[in-house]
Amino acid sequence: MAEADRRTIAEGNISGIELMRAAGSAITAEILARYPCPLAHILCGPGNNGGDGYVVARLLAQAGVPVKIWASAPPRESSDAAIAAAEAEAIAAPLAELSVEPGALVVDALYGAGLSKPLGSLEEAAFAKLHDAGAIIVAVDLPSGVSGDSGAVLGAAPTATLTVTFARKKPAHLLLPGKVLCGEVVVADIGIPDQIVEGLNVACFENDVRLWGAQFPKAAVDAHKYRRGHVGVFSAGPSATGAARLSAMAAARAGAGAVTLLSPANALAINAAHLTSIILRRSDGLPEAVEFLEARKPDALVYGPGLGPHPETGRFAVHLLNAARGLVGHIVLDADGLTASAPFAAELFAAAREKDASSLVLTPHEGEFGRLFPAIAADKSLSKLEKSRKAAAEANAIVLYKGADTVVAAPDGRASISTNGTPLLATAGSGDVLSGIVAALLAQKMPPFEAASAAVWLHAEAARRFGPGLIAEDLPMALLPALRALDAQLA
Ligand SMILES: NC(=O)C1=CN([C@@H]2O[C@H](COP(=O)(O)OP(=O)(O)OC[C@H]3O[C@@H](n4cnc5c(N)ncnc54)[C@H](O)[C@@H]3O)[C@@H](O)[C@H]2O)[C@@H](O)CC1
Ligand SMILES: [K+]
Repeated sequence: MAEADRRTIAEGNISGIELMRAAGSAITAEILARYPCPLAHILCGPGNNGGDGYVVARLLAQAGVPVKIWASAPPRESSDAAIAAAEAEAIAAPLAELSVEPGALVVDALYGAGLSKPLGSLEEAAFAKLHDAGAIIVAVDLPSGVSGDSGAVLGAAPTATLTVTFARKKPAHLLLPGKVLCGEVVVADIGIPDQIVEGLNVACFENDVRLWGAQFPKAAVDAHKYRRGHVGVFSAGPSATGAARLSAMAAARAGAGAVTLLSPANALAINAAHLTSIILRRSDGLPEAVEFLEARKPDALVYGPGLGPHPETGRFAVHLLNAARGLVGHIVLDADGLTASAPFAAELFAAAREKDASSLVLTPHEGEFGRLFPAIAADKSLSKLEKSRKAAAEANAIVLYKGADTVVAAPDGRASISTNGTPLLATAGSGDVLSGIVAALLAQKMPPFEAASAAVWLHAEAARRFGPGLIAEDLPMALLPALRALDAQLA
């Protein structure tokens, strides 16, 4: 965003101090609209974030709210922040002497996008006082101490009730732990033109309909079941067939025209007892699987749910990727398919780079990610966003890294971060449903990055609409209201 600010100023649209005044004005409006303010404490740092704080101090005072300013350091000489501090016409007290009454309203304008090193004991002690006082904290741009790019806490950071940021959300507003520390996030328009933000070629997006809606499949009037996409899902043996059926049902509900469950002979009867519209086909090993691929040319496969973390599962994944070359557009590798592939990761990733290879979508949760990408997972300097991107580049695959802040990353560096996740999805089998939705959207010709992002969004949306008591069996059906609402929105 600093670059967006610089370009906005350079193009003569608006000066730095005007941007700062607009930022301060937006924050003040949010505060006055939400909170009764008998008194406000403004914590100001030495940079532009502090400058925004001085503007807020001036505007709140003009609105009749008494203010106290606590500064960690004076503004840099002749900076915009120095102008804003002068305009505030108030004497700042040292942050070390901070004292606030219980339930006080506090504006945190210590550090924002310019945070360059971990916060120290001065800020940590101040945040502890705010915590003890039960203060309502309004953060300017970011809670101070949260790194804008990663959402990580550098040294210390307060827990804000509200964060007001400018022009666009940053990764820190979406990734844990930053996402939680921000509280509610409001994005204020301070006059940075959209063309300038878009011209920055930003590759990280909030995962919402604007990102992938244009590519979301619409059923054609002349739709034929196989033209709506054919998904194949591999089932485990008789003791673990449920996971694949969840995936298959989800693929069907997410719009695949046909879904085939590939079942070992000894599990055919049990699968048959639970299936009606899903096609059942015997597949006891690679030759039978290849026969299916050659005969039916499915558009997408799901491999992994319920299969067991044995080495044979991993070896089969590599063979499948090689055998599917030129026959199958996409393979979603999930669950045990990921864990079991870990010893064969190099072969798997090499196969994904072969000419005509199926596009690969990997859907790990944290444990599976660590097994498949141990070096990347162990690098503590990397955020979840950076880890996902590195993994996508290494595997030449879409990496859908699950969690409360699910990231979808593409080998070309694009990434989306989920903001509609819900703890309701922390239920056994919910991941199997997600892999089925991804496969269905891929089979309907949605490009892989958009398909994976849309699947993450739909999965969460379905769970939210369903509400408490949700189990994985409910999810395929719970997709319907979410799909209906999406359809109306995209119409
Ligand atoms: N024109 C602009 O550039 C605009 C910027 N805005 C605000 O400007 C902020 C970014 O401003 P800056 O780039 O000045 O950055 P900050 O104000 O976040 O911090 C920079 C200052 O803090 C010091 N600093 C950084 N980390 C520190 C640490 N851990 N301990 C002690 N000192 C530390 C730096 O040396 C520098 O003096 C945004 O977050 C936003 O609030 C808004 O006013 C909108 C317009
Ligand atoms: K801040």
